[in-house]
Amino acid sequence: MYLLPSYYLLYGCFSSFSLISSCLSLMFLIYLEFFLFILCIFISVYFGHPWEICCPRDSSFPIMKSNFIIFLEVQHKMSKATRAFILNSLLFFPNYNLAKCIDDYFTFYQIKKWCSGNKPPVYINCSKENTEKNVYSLEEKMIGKYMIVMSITGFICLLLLFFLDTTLWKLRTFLSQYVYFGIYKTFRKEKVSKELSGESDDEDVQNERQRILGQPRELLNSAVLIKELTKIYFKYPVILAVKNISVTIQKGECFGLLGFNGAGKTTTFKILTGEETVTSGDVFLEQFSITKRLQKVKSRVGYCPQSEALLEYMTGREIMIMYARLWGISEPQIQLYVNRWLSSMQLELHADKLIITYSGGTKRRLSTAIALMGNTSVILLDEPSTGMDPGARRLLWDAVTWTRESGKAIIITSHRMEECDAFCTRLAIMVEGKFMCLGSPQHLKSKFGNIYVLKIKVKIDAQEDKLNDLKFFITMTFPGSVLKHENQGILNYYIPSKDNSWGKVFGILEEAKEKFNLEDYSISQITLEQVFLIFANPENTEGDYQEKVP
Ligand SMILES: Nc1ncnc2c1ncn2[C@@H]1O[C@H](COP(=O)(O)OP(=O)(O)OP(=O)(O)O)[C@@H](O)[C@H]1O
Repeated sequence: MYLLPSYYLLYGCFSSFSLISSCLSLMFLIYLEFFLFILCIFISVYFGHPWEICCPRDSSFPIMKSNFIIFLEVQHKMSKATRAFILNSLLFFPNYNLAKCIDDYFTFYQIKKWCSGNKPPVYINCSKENTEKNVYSLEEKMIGKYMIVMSITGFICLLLLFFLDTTLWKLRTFLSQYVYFGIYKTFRKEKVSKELSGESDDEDVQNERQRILGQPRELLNSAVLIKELTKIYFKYPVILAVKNISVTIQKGECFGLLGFNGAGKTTTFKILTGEETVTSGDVFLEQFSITKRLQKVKSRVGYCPQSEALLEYMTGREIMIMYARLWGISEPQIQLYVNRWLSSMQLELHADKLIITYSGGTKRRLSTAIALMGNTSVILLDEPSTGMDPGARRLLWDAVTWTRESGKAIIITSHRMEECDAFCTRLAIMVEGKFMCLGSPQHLKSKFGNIYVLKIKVKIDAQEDKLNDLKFFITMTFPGSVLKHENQGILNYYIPSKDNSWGKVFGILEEAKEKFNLEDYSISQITLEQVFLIFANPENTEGDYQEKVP
C-alpha cells in the first residue's frame, strides 16, 4: 500500500490531515528519485558518460528528474523501440506518472520564469515555441499524457475493486461450491459421508440441527442462522476446516465459540463477514443469505478480527471518525458519538496519538470499539481480550454486556473460559470443525460436570504410608473417583457428585484431616475450563471420562 500514492490520497480524504499525506507521498517520491539518482551514477560511470547523464543541462531540479529515464534517453546503445517500450511500460505505474507531472510542470515553470527575466541562462531555449506551450497538452515534456493515464488507471482500479467485491466473490463461491466441492465429493465419497454428515453424538447439537432443518422459515428471523455450514480449503493437503455445523443465535444473545487452536472458529467468522466463501450450506443474517446478498449481510456486521486491521498512520480519533462517517452518522453528531465510544474503552488519553504508537492492548481496545459502534445487528469479536490488562478486560465485558442488552447479537471467541462463563448466554465447543456440545455455561457444567473437584494438600513430612493410606481411603469412600494429578503432596481428585452431597463430602474430609495429617483441602464444582478440557482434548474425551466417573 505504501507504494501507491492513491493510498495516501484516500487516506488523506478520510483523515483531516491531508497535508501530512501529501507530504508523505512527496517524501516517497524523493526517496525513489534519490535511489534512481544513485543507480544512475553507477550506470553512467560504467558506460563512461559521467555526470551529464544524471544532471542534464536542461534540468532545473536534477534530483527530481527521472534520472533513469534520462539515462535511457541518452544511451544510444539502446534501440528506439526498446526505449519507447520501457517508457510506455512505466506509464502503468501511478508513482512514475505523478513524479513526471510534478517534475515536468516544475521544469516548464522554471524555464518560463528564467526566459521572462533579463538574463536567461545561455543553455536555455527561450524561443516562443518553447515557452508558450500549454503545459497540460499531450506534447513531449508536457504533463497531459501522464494526467490522462493516471485518471484512466484510477478508474480501472476502481472498477477492479468493484469487480473484486462483487463478481469475483460470486465466481469464487460458484467455483468452491460446484466445481471444487463437486470434484472432491466424487473422489472422496467415504470421507464426505463420514466427516460431513452433520450427525452428532451430543443430543443438544443434534436437537439444534433437527430444529433448524425442521423449521427453516420460522428460524429465518433469528439474528444469525447457520445452516449445515461447511468450509473446505481446497489446497494441498485439502483442509476440512468447518464440518456441517448448524446453530441459531437470537437478538440479545452472546454466543461463545470455544475451541483449541485450529478448531475452525476464525474460519467461521471469516465466512460470516464474507471474507471466505461457503463450500456448502448457508448462513442467514436477519433473513439475508450470505451466498446471495453479501452486501446486505456486510452492512449488518461489526467485526473485531484476530489480527489488527487498523490504519496505523491515523490517530484513534481519526479512524473512529472515518468509521462513524461510513456508518452514516450525521456530521454535527460525529464528535459526540466518537467521544462516547472512546470513553467506553477509556481511549481518551490515546485518541490523538498515531495508532502505530499504541501498545497491543490499546490497539485491541480500539478494534473492539470500532466493532461495537455503528448500526449493526451482529457483532463478531475474535479473541477481543488478548493482550488486555485486567482493567481493560473489565471495560470490554461491560461494553459487551450493554451492547448485548441493547438487542444486538454478539458472537465471541476466546481462550479465557472465565470470560465466556461470565457473559456468554450460550456457547459451543468446537473440535476439528465440529460442535461437540452446545448450551448455556451452567447447562454444560451441570451436564458434563457431574463431579466435584477435590484438592488435598498433605503435609510434606507425612510418611509415605500415610499418603498411600489416604489414596486408598478416598478410593474406597468415593467409588468412581479419579486421581487427576499428584504433585509435591497435592492430590487432585474428580469425585462423582451423585450420592455425595456437599455436607457428606465435607464431613468425611474433616475426619480425614485429623487421621491422615492433611494440611488443607478444598471442594469445588467443575469449571467451564475443565468441561472444555474434557471435550477438546482428544486424549481425555467425554467417553473416557464417563467410563471412569459414572
Ligand atoms: N487460508 C487458509 N488456507 C488453508 N487453510 C487454512 C486457512 N485458514 C485456516 N486454515 C486451516 O483451517 C483450520 C481452522 O483454522 P482457523 O483459523 O479457523 O482456526 P481457529 O479455531 O480460529 O484457531 P485459533 O484459535 O488459533 O485462532 C486450520 O487447520 C487451519 O490451518
